[in-house]
Amino acid sequence: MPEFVTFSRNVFIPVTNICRNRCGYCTFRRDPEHPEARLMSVEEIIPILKNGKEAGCTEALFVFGEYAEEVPEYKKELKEMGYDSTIEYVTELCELAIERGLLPHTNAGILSRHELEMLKPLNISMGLMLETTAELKAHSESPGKAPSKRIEMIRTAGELQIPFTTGILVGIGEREEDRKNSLEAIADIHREFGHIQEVIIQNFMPKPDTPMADQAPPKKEEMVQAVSLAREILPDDVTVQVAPNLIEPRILIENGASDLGGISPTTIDWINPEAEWPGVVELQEMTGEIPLIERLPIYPQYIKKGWYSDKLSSLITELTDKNGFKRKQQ
Ligand SMILES: O=c1nc2n(C[C@H](O)[C@H](O)[C@H](O)CO)c3cc(O)ccc3cc-2c(=O)[nH]1
Ligand SMILES: C[C@H]1O[C@@H](n2cnc3c(N)ncnc32)[C@H](O)[C@@H]1O
Ligand code: MET
Ligand code: SF4
Repeated sequence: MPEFVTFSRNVFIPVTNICRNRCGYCTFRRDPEHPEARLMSVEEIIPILKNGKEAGCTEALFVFGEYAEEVPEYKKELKEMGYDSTIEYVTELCELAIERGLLPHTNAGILSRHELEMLKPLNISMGLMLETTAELKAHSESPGKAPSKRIEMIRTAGELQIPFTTGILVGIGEREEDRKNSLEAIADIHREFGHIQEVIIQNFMPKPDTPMADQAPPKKEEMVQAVSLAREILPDDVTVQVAPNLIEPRILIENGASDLGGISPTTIDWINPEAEWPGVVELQEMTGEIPLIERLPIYPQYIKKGWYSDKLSSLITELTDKNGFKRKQQ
């Protein structure tokens, strides 16, 4: 049993749902001609940041479809907003978040070394799910889900000393052996670079009107097994995260999970919009006698190592307590 369980408070900003990939399980993505295809403007994003800060959030989670720039309609819209590239826009959004007292965590899918270098000074941590090392039908129309590409980017983030969140998606057609391989790949990368702060063991949630709508979600026992396997394979300084809006976490905590990820008091989970966030009181009920501690989107050991830029240091000082967790508000 862990000594304590952690979570963070974030605002989820789905910057664009235009995406070059077509994952079989995803409802976040929209075709460019779809009426709900969008690229959020600065004017839309600012009030979300403000509300989040007022509600006590510490993290701005920026999520994107992958390389939307490969879609001409999107490129045109971006240009009309005054930006030459997505990455230029993301840096601007990160600045806006920092100015309003929130620490940026960007998950934009695959990014190049140059793009990661641009984002490092403005992000307290970044994320990319490995998903799986197996070649699966779910990813047959998603060039960006090629395991080699994902591994390469996670390694590059390590070379750049970016505190990193990755993970596996469970129940998308992979075998137990594949989960083992995926977790071993993550463990190897961490042993080389030391930057993986957490690994999400995310259960696939079937969504209507997707190619995988009729595929059953993973059974509870499979999730228990995947979490145990993760705890066994990953080095001790890598935390195992599960999503409390997607699965009842207690038994997973008993088997090696000790983080419940970002929950949001003001925004929905745009990837799993049907799954409402539990509140902090509910989280404490889920964890029972185990103390629940609010963390920041950077784990204490990376604060100690100073793996963040000068741009973020005053915010870190403002938000952390002496142990590197979230400072209690007066
Ligand atoms: O609300 C969500 N947050 C998701 N998050 C947010 C995450 O829980 C927190 O941002 C991190 O724990 C950092 O505090 C992700 C972050 C990543 O880097 C990679 C994948 C995810 C996946 C989700 C998700 O499905 N839903
Ligand atoms: C941000 C992360 O969200 C996850 N993701 C995308 N679609 C689903 C789904 N239907 N169920 C669970 N997780 C999903 C993927 O792992 C992606 O990388
Ligand atoms: N599109 C990115 C990926 O799948 C970011 C999260 S999914 C909405 O990696
Ligand atoms: S999961 Fe991410 S990469 Fe896959 S289709 Fe959805 S938005 Fe695109």
